[in-house]
Amino acid sequence: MQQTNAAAGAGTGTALYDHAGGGGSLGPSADAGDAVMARWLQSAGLQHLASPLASTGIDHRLLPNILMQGYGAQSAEEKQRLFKLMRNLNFNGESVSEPYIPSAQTSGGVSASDGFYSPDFRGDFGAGLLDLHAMDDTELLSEHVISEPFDPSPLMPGVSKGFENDFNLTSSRQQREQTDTDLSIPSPTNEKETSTKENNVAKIKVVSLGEYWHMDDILLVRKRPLNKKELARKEDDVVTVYDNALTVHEPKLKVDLTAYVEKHEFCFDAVLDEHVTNDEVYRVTVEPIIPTIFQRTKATCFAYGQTGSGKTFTMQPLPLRAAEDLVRLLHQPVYRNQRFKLWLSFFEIYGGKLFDLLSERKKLCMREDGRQQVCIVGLQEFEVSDVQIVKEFIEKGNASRSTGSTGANEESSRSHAILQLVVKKHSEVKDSRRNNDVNDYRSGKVVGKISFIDLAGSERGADTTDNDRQTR
Ligand SMILES: Nc1ncnc2c1ncn2[C@@H]1O[C@H](COP(=O)(O)OP(=O)(O)OP(=O)(O)O)[C@@H](O)[C@H]1O
Repeated sequence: MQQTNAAAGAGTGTALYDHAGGGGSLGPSADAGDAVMARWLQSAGLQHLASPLASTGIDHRLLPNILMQGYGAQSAEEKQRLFKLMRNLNFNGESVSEPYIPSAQTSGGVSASDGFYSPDFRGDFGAGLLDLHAMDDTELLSEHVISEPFDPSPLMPGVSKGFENDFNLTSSRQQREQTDTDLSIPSPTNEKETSTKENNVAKIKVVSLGEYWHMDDILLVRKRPLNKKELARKEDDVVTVYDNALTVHEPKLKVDLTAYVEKHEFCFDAVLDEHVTNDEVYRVTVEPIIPTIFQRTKATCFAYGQTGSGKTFTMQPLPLRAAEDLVRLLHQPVYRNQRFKLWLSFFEIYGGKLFDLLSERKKLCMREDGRQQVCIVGLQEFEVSDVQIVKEFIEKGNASRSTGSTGANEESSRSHAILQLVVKKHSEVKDSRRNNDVNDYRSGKVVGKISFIDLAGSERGADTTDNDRQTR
C-alpha cells in the first residue's frame, strides 16, 4: 500500500457545474458573481456570453431572462444549451427568472431567489459541494487508453448520444413531467469530455427525496420503507411506486373539514421501490459506469435528500462495490500492462471546513493553482490494490465523520463526505521515485475517477425538534 501527500483536484466534473478545462481566465479581481456566472455559462460551453454580460453590470438575477431573450449572438444550438442550462437550474419548476440552485445544506425549503445568487452558488466554501463540482478540472490523461469493451446498462444513454441528445432527453422528460427535479448540467465542456461522452460515458448523480440518481441524463429515485418511528406512530405510507412513476398521496382537509387525498405524480426514468436492495441499486446505477472510468471519465454519484431519507444507507455500500469492480478490472491484462493503479481519498466538508477522514481529521485547504484548477492541499491519497484495504479505509473514514441526531434520524450525517476512487496511469521511472511529496500526485496521470458524495441531510422544520445539542 502506497501513501502519498496529494494535491488532488477536488470533486469531479461530470455532474454539476463543470467548467471548461483550463479555460476561463478569471482574474483575481473579477467579481465573485461574475465568476460564478462565467462558470455557469462555461458549463454549457457558452462562456463567450459571460464577458459582455459581466461588463454591463446586469443584475445577475435577471440573467436567465436576458439570455433567453436572445442577448448576445446565440446560434440555435446555443439557445438549446441555454435552455437546458436554465431548465436544470430551474429545479423546482419555478419561473426561469428565478432559477433554483439546490444547495447541499438547504435543499427542499429554499426560496427560488436564494438560488443562483445564493452564497452556496457564489462559492462560499461552506456550501462546498457545488463549487467542488464547478471547479474540478483535474486533467485527465490525454493519451489514448486501451480499453475493454463493455455492455452499457439499458438505463445508460445510447452510444452515439451526444450533447444534443442530452438536450432532447431533458426536454422530453420535461414534457412528460414538469415537476421533475432535474439537477443535471451534463454539458461536455471540452473536447476531451465530448469525445468521452460520445464514447458512451454515463454521468451519475444522486439527488433528493428518497434518493434521486442521475446517470448522464437518467434520473432515478429510491423510495425507502417506513422507519420504526413512522411505523410506531402508525403513519400511512403516502408514496406509491408504479413503473417509473411515483405518486405522493397527500392527506388534506377541505374547508368544511372533510378529509380528502390530493395526488401528486412524478415521473422519472426509473424508480426503485422499498424492496430494492443496495446491491440492485449498485447494479443499475454505478456498475455500468465503472468501465468508463478506464476511458478517461470523471463520474460523480451523490445522494441528496432530507434527513433520514436514506442517503447514507444508499451511499455507504457503493464505493466498496465500485472498488471491487475497479480492482477486478485493474487486474485484467489490458490494464495491468498499462500500469494502472487505483487510489483512494476520503474527506468531509463540515462547518465550511475540509477534514481528511483518513488522516486523523487533518484540516485541509482548498487552493486554486496557476491554471485556475482547484486543489485540495494535503489530502492524503492511498493506493489500494485490494478490496480489504478499501473496506478498512471506508470504515475508518465513516467512523471519523461528523454525526448528530435529528428528529428524523438518530445518526444523522452532519457533513458532506466525499470519497474518491481515482485510476492513474504510472510510468515506471516516476513510480520508483515516489515519496511523500505533493508531486507524487503527478507521478501518475489521472485516467478517470469516480466520486461518491454523501451529503448532509436537509431538514424540514418538523425534523429539527429533537435535534441534539451538537446538531443544533
Ligand atoms: N432503503 C432502505 N431500507 C431500509 N432502511 C433504510 C433505507 N433507507 C434508509 N433506511 C434507514 O433509515 C435510517 C435513516 O437513513 P440514513 O441515515 O441513510 O438517512 P440520511 O438520508 O443519510 O440521513 P441524514 O441526512 O440525517 O444523514 C437508517 O436507520 C437507515 O438504516
